[in-house]
Amino acid sequence: MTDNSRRGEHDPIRVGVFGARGRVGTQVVAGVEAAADLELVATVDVGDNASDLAEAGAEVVVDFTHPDAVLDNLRFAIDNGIHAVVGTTGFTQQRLDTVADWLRDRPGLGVLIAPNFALGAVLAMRFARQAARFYDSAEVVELHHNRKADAPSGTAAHTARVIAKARAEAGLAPGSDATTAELAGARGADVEGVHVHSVRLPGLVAHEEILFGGQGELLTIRHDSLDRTSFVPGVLLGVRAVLNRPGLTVGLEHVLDL
Ligand SMILES: NC(=O)C1=CN([C@@H]2O[C@H](COP(=O)(O)OP(=O)(O)OC[C@H]3O[C@@H](n4cnc5c(N)ncnc54)[C@H](OP(=O)(O)O)[C@@H]3O)[C@@H](O)[C@H]2O)C=CC1
Ligand SMILES: O=C(O)C1=N[C@H](C(=O)O)C[C@H](O)C1
Repeated sequence: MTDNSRRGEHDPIRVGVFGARGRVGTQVVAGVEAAADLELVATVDVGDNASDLAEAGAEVVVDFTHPDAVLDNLRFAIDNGIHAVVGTTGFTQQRLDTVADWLRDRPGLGVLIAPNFALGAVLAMRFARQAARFYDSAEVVELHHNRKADAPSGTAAHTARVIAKARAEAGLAPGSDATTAELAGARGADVEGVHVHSVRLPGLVAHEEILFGGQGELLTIRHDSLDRTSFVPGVLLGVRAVLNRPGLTVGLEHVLDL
């Protein structure tokens, strides 16, 4: 296990990256290398050995891998006393509970999991929460590159849950919908009563529209990640913050004090 407690106040934070050769991992590696207060000490991708991270003395590991891989990576990090910042999707409530359980035995250790590290996407979700109680209906459309493994996106699923919760707290029933005949999937996925539609096309990066409909008006909140550097500032904020956030934090909004 790594002893992270010996770093001096002005020493750089020692960072490792899981998924370092992936689309986002590549940008995270570049971002860490460019930050004066961070030091990239190890990178791990398929075929590499996770133990490199512990041997290099990583204090924080960033994970952008695959929903099938991320829990094993987190188990490794927690077992080795390494804080984690996770962008990989696929976190159901059950998976989050598992991670929280693992952390209970490791006081002082922090894990930050965020469905989206782009600052605008975090703000869009917050604006959606504010808007939700004022409209009869809401639907989410997410648009991504065609190499994406999961649908709907983690961000869209999270956005839908945020809207559903805000509507329920305001005592609103699900939005009215007269559809009685439909081709399977035509109305999208139902996430806690909020319909989510997924588009996959080459040329897209990561985009989300949150649509609210009310009497004679529409509100559309849209966010576009135009390239994957958009995720890097949020990831680096997370790396700096997680050292002082023991336990499980879900969502970058907590780090931003939104
Ligand atoms: N929260 C956020 O802000 C964002 C989240 N994401 C999410 O991040 C994840 C990765 O996205 P993206 O970078 O586009 O995907 P990529 O497929 O481009 O990158 C993932 C990388 O991780 C590697 N990998 C897979 N399994 C392991 C493992 N066990 N250990 C180490 N490396 C592994 C892959 O190798 P190989 O290709 O050989 O399988 C690949 O190089 C997805 O879940 C995506 O939805 C993406 C963007 C932003
Ligand atoms: O796979 C992606 O690309 C992205 N994944 C995350 C998600 O599923 O929400 C974040 C962002 O949308 C990009």
